[in-house]
Amino acid sequence: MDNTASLVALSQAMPKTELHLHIEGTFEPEQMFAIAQRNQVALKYDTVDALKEAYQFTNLQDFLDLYYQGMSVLLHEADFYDLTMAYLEKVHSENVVHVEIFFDPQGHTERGIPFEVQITGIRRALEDAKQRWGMTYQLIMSFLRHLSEDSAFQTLEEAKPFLNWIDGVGLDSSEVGHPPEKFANVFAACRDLGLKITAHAGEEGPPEYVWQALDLIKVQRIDHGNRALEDDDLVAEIAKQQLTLTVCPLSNLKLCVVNDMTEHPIRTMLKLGLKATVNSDDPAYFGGYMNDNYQALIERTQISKQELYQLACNGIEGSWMSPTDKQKHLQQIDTLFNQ
Ligand code: HPA
Ligand SMILES: [Zn+2]
Repeated sequence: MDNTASLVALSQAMPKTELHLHIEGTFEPEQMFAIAQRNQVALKYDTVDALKEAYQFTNLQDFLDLYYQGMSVLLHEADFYDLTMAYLEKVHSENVVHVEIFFDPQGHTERGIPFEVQITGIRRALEDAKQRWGMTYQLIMSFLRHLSEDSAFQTLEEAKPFLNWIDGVGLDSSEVGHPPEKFANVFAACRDLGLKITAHAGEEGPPEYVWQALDLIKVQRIDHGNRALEDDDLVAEIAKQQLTLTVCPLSNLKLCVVNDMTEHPIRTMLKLGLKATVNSDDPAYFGGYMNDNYQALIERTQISKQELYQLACNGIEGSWMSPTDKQKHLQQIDTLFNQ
């Protein structure tokens, strides 16, 4: 095997974590049409192919417009279960051993779907995957940043009966024009409740937004973080705090955050001492799950075996799994890379 093929094989075999995944972004067109039909709701596209053809984005907002349309066919607990289980089956087949998934409660409550319906279906699938395969998980609810902080507070109220099912809180949707400072108070309330904190920052937004995520939201992780590289002091601070970046290569390509995969900054991040990880973001929309993301990096950025090892370990270390599980998976990675 040549080096590229052997690294791809290694990336497929190694135990992986997914730390940046929107469950609504795993909605494959075929499943979307099936659930739409089951629920007797109309989609804007006549066929699966017509929908797939629309997946050509020039920026984040282009994608979000379709993403919110797609999720609007989810009505019942079973819909959320089926969506989540299809994703978990897929990544289980790719040796993903631990998932930390976002859901967007406001994307559903705004349409009249109660918080309880959403979280019950998602959690039931996560629990089934745990029973079946020993897959561990964390569940993260995300606030939609294009909505108000009041709406985020309202969502936090709705979440309160389910807090023992919720591990963390995130911030997603349209970044530019909606800086983290807009949500400083609601994240303070979340921290007081003992929730872990992460936020999308520096995907399209400037380094200033990443500073705000650190200083005002007090994130324990940064989702994306690409534009942090424009500010040396910020890079130094992220390295000092040992914050994990949940980087999403195929997402970055599809949303034109990078022009070409050969220009992806993940190796630069590693060289700068940043704890970059590989994740799939919205795999049904961006053309690939975990293994595809690794394969694209290996084939297009000349990643070394040492860098692949670092990415794998960063994924375990930057996750919110138990210390015992971390040790177990780090040992498995060591064994695999030393064969
Ligand atoms: O990549 C993303 N960025 C911001 N919001 C999102 N919501 C789903 N995916 C994304
Ligand atoms: Zn995301």
